[in-house]
Amino acid sequence: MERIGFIGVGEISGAMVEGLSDGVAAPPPISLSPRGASTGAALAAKYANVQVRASNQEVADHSDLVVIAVRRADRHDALAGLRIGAEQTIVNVIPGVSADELRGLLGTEADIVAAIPLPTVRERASVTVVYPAHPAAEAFFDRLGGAQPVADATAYNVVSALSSTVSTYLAYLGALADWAARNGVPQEAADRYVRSLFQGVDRSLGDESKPLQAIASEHETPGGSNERIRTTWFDQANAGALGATLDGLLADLEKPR
Ligand SMILES: NC(=O)C1=CN([C@@H]2O[C@H](COP(=O)(O)OP(=O)(O)OC[C@H]3O[C@@H](n4cnc5c(N)ncnc54)[C@H](OP(=O)(O)O)[C@@H]3O)[C@@H](O)[C@H]2O)C=CC1
Repeated sequence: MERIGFIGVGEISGAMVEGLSDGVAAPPPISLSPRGASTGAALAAKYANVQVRASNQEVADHSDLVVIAVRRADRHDALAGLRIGAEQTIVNVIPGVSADELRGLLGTEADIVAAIPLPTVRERASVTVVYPAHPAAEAFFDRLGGAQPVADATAYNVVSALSSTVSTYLAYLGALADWAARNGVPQEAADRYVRSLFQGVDRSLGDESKPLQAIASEHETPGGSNERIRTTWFDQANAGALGATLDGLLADLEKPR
């Protein structure tokens, strides 16, 4: 069975290790880097297929597929001098770090595949975008809910920019609950109401026969209060600012470094 290694054991690697291991009859052997020690120790204690190695090189030496999941600023420290053979596969989840840059850093002939896993890989509940298409990387993410290759680097960067909007969405929900609390609804009740409201709405996203804007229209009565908030708050200026922010992020992701 293909052996998996993780360089950088934080939030997203933890989610991938859980998704690969939790309740799985034949999980792959997994090696973890020593950094991210508390997460690594907890995962190794929980799953018999998971082992923390003494160095990043040991992780590479015990893996057919190596996932690189450190923060962008830590890539030089984590990768300098690391030897990864041509027969191995590298999955890079650091946004804005190109295959060319990684190849230069590692001096490797290995295939390098970029991927955008979401935290819900933990429950094997999300599809992971990969670029370019690659059988081993797709087989890896198939174990975590599915893989979706995209056609070119621009499409990959656009999807990467979209995936960066999640905390804003969640902070928006938090701001709604906080507003309710400021207006006399107990914070706990406000939180519970906002969670249940949007969990219900998010389920309507499952109907892929309807365009997103059509689903939005279904949630609003002409002249009603949903329409009032959308047109007075999420007006052209606000929608334009969102587009401009995404354009800026995309330009940064595409900039050669
Ligand atoms: N969180 C997410 O939802 C997603 C994150 N990503 C990307 O994945 C990467 C990791 O994100 P995330 O898991 O959230 O970040 P975390 O900060 O949670 O984890 C990063 C891990 O890297 C470790 N690390 C730092 N330096 C080294 C090194 N020299 N060698 C080995 N490991 C090292 C850190 O260890 P220590 O704790 O010891 O400092 C830490 O455990 C980022 O580039 C992020 O942009 C991509 C998709 C989704």
